[in-house]
Amino acid sequence: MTATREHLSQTIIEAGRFLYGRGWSPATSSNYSARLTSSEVLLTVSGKHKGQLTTEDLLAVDMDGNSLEPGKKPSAETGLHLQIYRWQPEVGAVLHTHSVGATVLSRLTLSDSLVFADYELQKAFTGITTHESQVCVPIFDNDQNIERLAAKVQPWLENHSECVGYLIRGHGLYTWGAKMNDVLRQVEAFEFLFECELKLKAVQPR
Ligand SMILES: CSCCC(=O)C(=O)COP(=O)(O)O
Ligand SMILES: [Zn+2]
Repeated sequence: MTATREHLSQTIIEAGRFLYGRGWSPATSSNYSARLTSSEVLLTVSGKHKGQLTTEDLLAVDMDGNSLEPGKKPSAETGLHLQIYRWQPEVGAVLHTHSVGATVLSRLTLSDSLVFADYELQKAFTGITTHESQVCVPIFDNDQNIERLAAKVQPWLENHSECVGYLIRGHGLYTWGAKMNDVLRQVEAFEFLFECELKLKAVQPR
């Protein structure tokens, strides 16, 4: 059954309340989206407080990022969402968050990726069934030019169909999944793992 716009709007609004409540989407940071059809995505309007979203703060865009609702300005990071929907047709929702953990860990990590290994919680990611696995999370340097940033992300996605998320250094996390609940579960798992890594770094600097 195709999810209605009303239902998808509620999932985005509730995601915003949850993520703001956990401190992972402070102030007007972050952006969220859900696939409406094969050619349209429902996305947050730019500059809105994500803990206080209403249906008016959402708009439909086409796959080129054009607003389908005159007067509403799509998120500045629309291109990063659309790139993920174009990459995998089974993706139904994308969340971008700005937690302290993602921000600090991505700045402390000088290499271009983080690798999570031997954590039981890795099994919260779609496709991972054992702690005896490696979850590689690339870190891209931040860029105010979203098209240029998307061009750096694109080759990684093309070569890593198993990828469940990426970090933008000093900025935040992108993760995605078939349903909004899958993506919320992954955000929570990432945040747990970021906190573990930060605690490990504090006691055993590497
Ligand atoms: C105040 S955070 C700066 C912009 C940003 O990184 C973000 O996630 C929110 O941008 P949007 O245009 O989607 O509101
Ligand atoms: Zn952002």
